[in-house]
Amino acid sequence: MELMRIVLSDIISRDLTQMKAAPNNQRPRENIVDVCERLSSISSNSGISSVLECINADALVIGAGPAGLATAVCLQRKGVHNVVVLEQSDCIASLWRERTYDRLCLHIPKHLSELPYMHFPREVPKFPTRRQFLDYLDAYARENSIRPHFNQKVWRAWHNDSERMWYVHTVAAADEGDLIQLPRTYRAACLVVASGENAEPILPSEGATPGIRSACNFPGLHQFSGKVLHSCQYKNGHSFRGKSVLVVGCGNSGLEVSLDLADHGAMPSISVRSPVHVLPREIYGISTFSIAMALSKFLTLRWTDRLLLWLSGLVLGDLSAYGFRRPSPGPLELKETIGKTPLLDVGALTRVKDGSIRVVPAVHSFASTGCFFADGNFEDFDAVVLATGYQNNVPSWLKVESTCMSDGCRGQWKSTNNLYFAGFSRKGLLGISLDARRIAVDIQQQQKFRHSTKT
Ligand SMILES: Cc1cc2nc3c(=O)[nH]c(=O)nc-3n(C[C@H](O)[C@H](O)[C@H](O)COP(=O)(O)OP(=O)(O)OC[C@H]3O[C@@H](n4cnc5c(N)ncnc54)[C@H](O)[C@@H]3O)c2cc1C
Ligand SMILES: NC(=O)C1=CN([C@@H]2O[C@H](COP(=O)(O)OP(=O)(O)OC[C@H]3O[C@@H](n4cnc5c(N)ncnc54)[C@H](OP(=O)(O)O)[C@@H]3O)[C@@H](O)[C@H]2O)C=CC1
Ligand SMILES: O=C(O)C(=O)Cc1c[nH]c2ccccc12
Repeated sequence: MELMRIVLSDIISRDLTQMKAAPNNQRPRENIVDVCERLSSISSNSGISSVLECINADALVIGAGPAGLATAVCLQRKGVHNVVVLEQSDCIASLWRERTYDRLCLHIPKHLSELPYMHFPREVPKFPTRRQFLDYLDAYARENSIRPHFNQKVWRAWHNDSERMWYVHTVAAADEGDLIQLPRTYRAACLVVASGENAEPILPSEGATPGIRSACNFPGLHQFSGKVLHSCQYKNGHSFRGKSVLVVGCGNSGLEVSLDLADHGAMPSISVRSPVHVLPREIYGISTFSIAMALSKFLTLRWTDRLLLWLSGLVLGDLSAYGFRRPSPGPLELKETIGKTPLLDVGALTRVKDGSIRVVPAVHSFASTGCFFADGNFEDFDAVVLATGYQNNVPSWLKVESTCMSDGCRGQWKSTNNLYFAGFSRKGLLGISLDARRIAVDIQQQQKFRHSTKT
């Protein structure tokens, strides 16, 4: 084994030397994954789980967003201490810190958005801002001494049935200056997937990639001469003042980005492809989400939806005249079945009604100066914001037979071989807290059982 280790570390160091020699902007990052692939194929053929140092833990948590942090804290409270949180970026909550726009606020009230064992500060408003939520998450990690292993992108996780252990390979997601971190291998009896329902932006592809829900084709987008960005790259409307901007996608991102553009003096048009439920964020001063949760405690989903839509109609009126057709399934039913969140309006509808946000049909294709719509009309635009949503990245690295991840997970929190999912219940932050608590209880029981069978 020692010889193997020397040989393979020589392969790595040669590859890494070549990579180091390459100018930074041409440093082939994918080399490191190729090296890992070679390592893992050699190691698995030779029966050696890893020729690099293998870091052992009782539980591995993939992702240091709210779900990963909440799960790590709950495990700690249940006496499971050797927990390693792996995070691809260099910070906690990278989705909220790096891939959301300035004006974003939680649209679920704070008492239903809190993580286990920690309240928001009293002075924080009902709907915390993005900054306040990040401050809360930073305090949550700090006060619970959760220290993730940063810059560790999980590229492969699999279960060794004979050892009844999970193995996880990571690569450094970014270099630290000139220092290229070696790939790592981690091993634990329990694996918690907390990499997020919204891990990757859905981007248009020239050809549909099988198994990946893309925004389907946008023929001609590469010809469009204006700026194109995804909503995860949008910060605010400063640079779009006076510009005609097409926002593709009528989800909560698309609607609020359009509002932000209008507030910054741009001329936004939002492309609505499918029927969509638009609800007010509050109904007579009570959060719509709170009303939904309260009603669903004693009504069926269908009746809860019917009441929600009736109350929303009282507040918003009929929106079909503005291009918003309602789908036949209700809002909560759609969220539960296909993960489609209803729109919780935070002011955009007023701008639609006064004409400063235009509603346009689905996109057909692009030309150099603008876009053809499904109704055959063409319009010029200065820029395009793709508010086309997100998808989870679990199928790309979790090597299991489970079908649950094929369509973004069906909301289960526990699978086989001590595999758990935190944050895939389609209930947002409220669901995350529920997942974290029950995962911690289950892992604690697993650990007690393993210790009892050893003695
Ligand atoms: C714009 C926007 C607004 C939202 N607003 C709300 C809201 O108001 N209320 C609500 O309840 N929900 C909201 N959500 C849903 C959102 O998913 C949750 O708020 C929350 O971020 C989920 O936490 P999470 O930890 O499950 O996932 P994330 O916050 O996405 O965190 C996952 C973490 O895993 C890391 N990761 C991913 N893949 C890997 C890998 N292979 N290796 C290592 N690390 C990895 C990521 O870098 C990230 O840090 C919003 C989502 C978006 C996009
Ligand atoms: N707290 C807050 O205020 C906010 C919360 N969020 C949350 O973040 C998550 C992600 O939201 P969001 O980013 O809006 O993503 P969503 O998945 O909710 O919406 C994506 C939208 O893009 C549309 N779309 C995709 N491809 C095309 C296309 N080719 N042409 C036209 N439309 C297209 C979809 O339409 P179709 O239905 O036809 O597929 C859908 O309406 C959600 O859970 C949301 O609730 C987001 C923003 C703000
Ligand atoms: O905004 C999100 O992404 C959420 O997941 C919050 C959420 C979960 N379930 C809902 C039902 C109605 C409105 C918002 C949500």
